[in-house]
Amino acid sequence: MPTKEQVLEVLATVDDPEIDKPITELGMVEEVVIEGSRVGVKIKLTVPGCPLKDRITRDVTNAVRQLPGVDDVQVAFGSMNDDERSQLSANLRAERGAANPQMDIAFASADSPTKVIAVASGKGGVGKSSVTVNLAVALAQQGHSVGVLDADIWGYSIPRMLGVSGKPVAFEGMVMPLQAHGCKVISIGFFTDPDRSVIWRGPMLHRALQQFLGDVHWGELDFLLCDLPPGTGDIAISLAQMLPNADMVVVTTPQQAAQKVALRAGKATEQTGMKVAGVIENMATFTCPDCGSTHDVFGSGGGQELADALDTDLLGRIPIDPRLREGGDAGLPLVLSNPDVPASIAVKQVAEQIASRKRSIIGRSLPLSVS
Ligand SMILES: Nc1ncnc2c1ncn2[C@@H]1O[C@H](COP(=O)(O)OP(=O)(O)OP(=O)(O)O)[C@@H](O)[C@H]1O
Repeated sequence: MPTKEQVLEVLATVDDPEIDKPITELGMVEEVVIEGSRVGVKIKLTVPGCPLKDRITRDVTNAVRQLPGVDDVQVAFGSMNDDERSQLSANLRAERGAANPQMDIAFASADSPTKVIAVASGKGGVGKSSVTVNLAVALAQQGHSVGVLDADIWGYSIPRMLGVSGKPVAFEGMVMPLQAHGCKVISIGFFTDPDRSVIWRGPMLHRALQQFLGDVHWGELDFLLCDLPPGTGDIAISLAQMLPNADMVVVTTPQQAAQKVALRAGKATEQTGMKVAGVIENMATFTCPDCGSTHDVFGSGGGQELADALDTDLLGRIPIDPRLREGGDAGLPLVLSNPDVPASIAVKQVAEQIASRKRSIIGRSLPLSVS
């Protein structure tokens, strides 16, 4: 017969799927009852009717079943009371080091381990959102913890492209992001009626972004990818103000006209203080699947020209691939559905470059001297 300590020990290996921390640490294990080979566990959910009940039941059952002498595991649920929820929320905020819980953005602190990457473009339709989701999933596949913030408030498309929908759970002013293909995701699309347009202007956009950055429990992220709206509008300025350490990656098509507009988006960083970390050329050469001939449908060379003009690197050239669009429409990014095609390989190489740059600054001593 297992002991209560043994049961608690295995329960410590079960994470709450939304908060990403052991249920024992979060105070979610209310009761453990052992009767011979039968073990009953009562879990206190953060909010009643939590949509992830089934997942928690499965994870708790699998963990406790591993113990020798256990034949049957019963999982029951209750929910935290207001005091317990407030305490949990205060603990989570304190952990993030938020001095002013309502306004503080942990990513903004100089010692934040998270690299924030704003994905920008000059004009719409160049594939900025497609690049964001594929890059996010590629980084997650490479073992990084990744968040995706859909900052394209008016024209959000990240939920569809990642195949995720639903209402995020909120408690005590904290919002739990949804999960898709190994990434945590927040989009205005989770909070609005899909058939109604969002017509917010500057201050509302600023506030929405502030909440997405400050009130969402992102946990410990290696990367937060922010899909910006096209152009150089209010959101890009707000993001730069809130996250002065963020880097910008500019997506362009190879054609001159797109590259010129993208240059303006990239140059705007000179005024906002963000750094341009590189350029990604999307919709580069198309290779005919039947005859193998190649076509520069949108011209060529724009990505390199833009990188030169912004004095940064061309991180990659992603070819046109109709399966990338199909994957976006189906909620299954190309790097997952067709990981070995040239467009996926190009995205994965960009992800590796971005990750290796992050590694290169970790542990590097700062150029400070004592005088
Ligand atoms: N490399 C590619 N090959 C084929 N289709 C692509 C590629 N990149 C993007 N697309 C398709 O082009 C269309 C526009 O892409 P996407 O929505 O990602 O652009 P965007 O720049 O984010 O647009 P907006 O700023 O207007 O939201 C989509 O239908 C997408 O599936």
